Amino acid sequence: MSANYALEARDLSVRYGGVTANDGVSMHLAQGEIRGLIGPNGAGKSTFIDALSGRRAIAAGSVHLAGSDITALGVVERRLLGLSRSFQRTSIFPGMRIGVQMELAASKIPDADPDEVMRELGLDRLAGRVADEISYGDQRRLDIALALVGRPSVLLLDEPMAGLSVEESMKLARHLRNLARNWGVSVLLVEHDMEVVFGISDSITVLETGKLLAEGTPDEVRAHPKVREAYLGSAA
Ligand SMILES: Nc1ncnc2c1ncn2[C@@H]1O[C@H](COP(=O)(O)OP(=O)(O)OP(=O)(O)O)[C@@H](O)[C@H]1O
Repeated sequence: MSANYALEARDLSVRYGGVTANDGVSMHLAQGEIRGLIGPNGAGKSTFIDALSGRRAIAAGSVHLAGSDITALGVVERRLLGLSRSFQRTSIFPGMRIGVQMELAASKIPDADPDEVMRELGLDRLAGRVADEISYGDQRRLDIALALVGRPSVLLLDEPMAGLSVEESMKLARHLRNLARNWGVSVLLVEHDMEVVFGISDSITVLETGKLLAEGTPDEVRAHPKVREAYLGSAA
């Protein structure tokens, strides 16, 4: 079955000393699927993204990319195979022009075309500007653009809408939907804005204290009694 999934995590566990941050979590992403990953603070969402990307060592379980076991591979190897993540502006060099940053990222990946990524994310008109002179919303899109160089098959996003206005969030959400549809990119999205997550996602995984609490379509998750009780409250 796993060959059908762009990305699959099987029984993933991650520990920080005595704290079990992910406890046997399984999840899969189909090609072109956007999956929201939600849960209360400390549920283990960022840890899960770190473990999938290879940034955090796992205690147990395995990670599979297009059916291949990549558990033993590091961040760079996973990125070259098509598993990418954004880094919330930490990858942006403030004084460097957008076009140059994109070319730099592309120089590390065979056959990468930075211009098509800039066009897809509407950044082409900003190619000559330096990063700290563009708006915050454009900076966030630059961060995602850097992660998309080389057309990865999977994109992991940890709170890409944080700090954005409603309008900017909507714009970014539209870009993500287009990426999934036009490029077939699979997206795992950690996001606290429930309106965005439920609006954009094909499926949703809910974590609580490191464990899988629920998963399904947005409607299924919204209706799930445990989710309502633990996280969304009666307003959901
Ligand atoms: N570097 C670390 N060292 C020790 N414990 C950590 C570390 N990072 C996270 N934790 C703990 O692991 C658990 C999961 O944290 P994690 O940041 O993955 O949760 P999260 O769901 O992303 O939370 P948030 O929504 O607040 O970002 C928490 O109990 C947290 O305190």
